[in-house]
Amino acid sequence: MAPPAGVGAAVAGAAAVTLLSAALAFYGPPLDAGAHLRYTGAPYFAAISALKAGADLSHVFCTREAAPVIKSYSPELIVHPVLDSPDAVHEVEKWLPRLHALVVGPGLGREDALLKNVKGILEASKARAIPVVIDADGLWLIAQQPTLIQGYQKAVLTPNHMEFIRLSEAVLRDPVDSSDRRGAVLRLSQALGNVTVVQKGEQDVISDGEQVLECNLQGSNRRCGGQGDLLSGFLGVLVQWALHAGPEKTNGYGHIFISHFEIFELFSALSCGCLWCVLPHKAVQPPSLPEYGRSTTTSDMIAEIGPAFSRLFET
Ligand SMILES: NC(=O)C1=CN([C@@H]2O[C@H](COP(=O)(O)OP(=O)(O)OC[C@H]3O[C@@H](n4cnc5c(N)ncnc54)[C@H](O)[C@@H]3O)[C@@H](O)[C@H]2O)[C@@H](O)CC1
Ligand SMILES: Nc1ncnc2c1ncn2[C@@H]1O[C@H](COP(=O)(O)OP(=O)(O)OP(=O)(O)O)[C@@H](O)[C@H]1O
Ligand SMILES: [Mg+2]
Repeated sequence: MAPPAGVGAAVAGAAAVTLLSAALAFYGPPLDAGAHLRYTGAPYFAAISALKAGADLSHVFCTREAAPVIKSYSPELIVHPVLDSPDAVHEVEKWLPRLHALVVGPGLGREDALLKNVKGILEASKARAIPVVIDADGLWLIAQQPTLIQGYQKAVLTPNHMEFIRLSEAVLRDPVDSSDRRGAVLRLSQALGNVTVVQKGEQDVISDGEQVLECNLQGSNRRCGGQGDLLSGFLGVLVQWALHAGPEKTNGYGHIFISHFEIFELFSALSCGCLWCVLPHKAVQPPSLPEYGRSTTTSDMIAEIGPAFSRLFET
């Protein structure tokens, strides 16, 4: 089934942003020195996934040193070597009017200087009501300063197993009850003021603080480095898409999370699960990639995003 015109147009017009990191010498021994060069794959995966999902442009804001590396992976990405510059916040802020969603965290690292810049960029994005997807080291920042995202319902957090524990314990000041994943995700979302939380794992658990849904469709047979990054880039587009669809197309619901599920119904494509995890899942399901099997990597999945999307939405 084809996307309704308005929704399809929103995807076509969406732009996603990925932030990376840098090492700044004058802040003393950095916590995670060199992460910006070690993890150049992560922002690439997120940014290319946004393009494959339908964004017309995908910008990557990264450190000066990381920029040529990331650009060399793909001429399709627009790469800004500004994140470690003294006026990084201003350098990114001037692009915000052109951007529809921000993906923060893949490959960012945890150095104070970088996190400080990202904090400024997040605040500027919130002031413009830009939707943000926060993943990986962006979640490290939120664990240190949960107020940064408190009550911002245009945010989606996508923690993996460890990131969830870290974030949850920082916010709730209680050990996570691992026997009750649904309850744990619900409580974290509520404590953050109904920010959408997508806890990744063999099954993805999603909550907006009111409802909890679980995506347990058969998908990847394992974790492979980078598939979480794909998810965050993809989500950047979908969040914009859901918000653009608006309450008139989402039965009056305001939350991104609910909006997505209403969009699912519009597409008549799914009976359960979440679009953002279904697509990567579908991408690695037979018969799409039977030849890869256990050797499936994130790069193999990228090639399958388009065909998976078509399969999901064909009439
Ligand atoms: N090719 C690349 O450049 C990649 C870079 N990455 C970046 O690497 C940095 C660190 O990310 P990490 O994900 O290592 O974060 P963390 O340093 O918080 O480590 C998470 C840990 O949790 C473990 N874990 C995850 N799911 C688990 C489960 N279900 N059960 C038990 N253990 C589980 C992982 O193996 C990992 O050791 C981030 O900047 C991230 O974006 C990753 O995104 C992977 C790909
Ligand atoms: N044990 C598993 N078996 C099958 N699929 C999994 C498993 N764990 C995660 N996944 C799939 O991988 C997606 C990303 O989750 P994962 O835990 O790998 O995130 P991540 O650690 O952030 O990834 P990345 O390596 O990109 O940082 C999940 O949404 C889910 O679809
Ligand atoms: Mg990750």
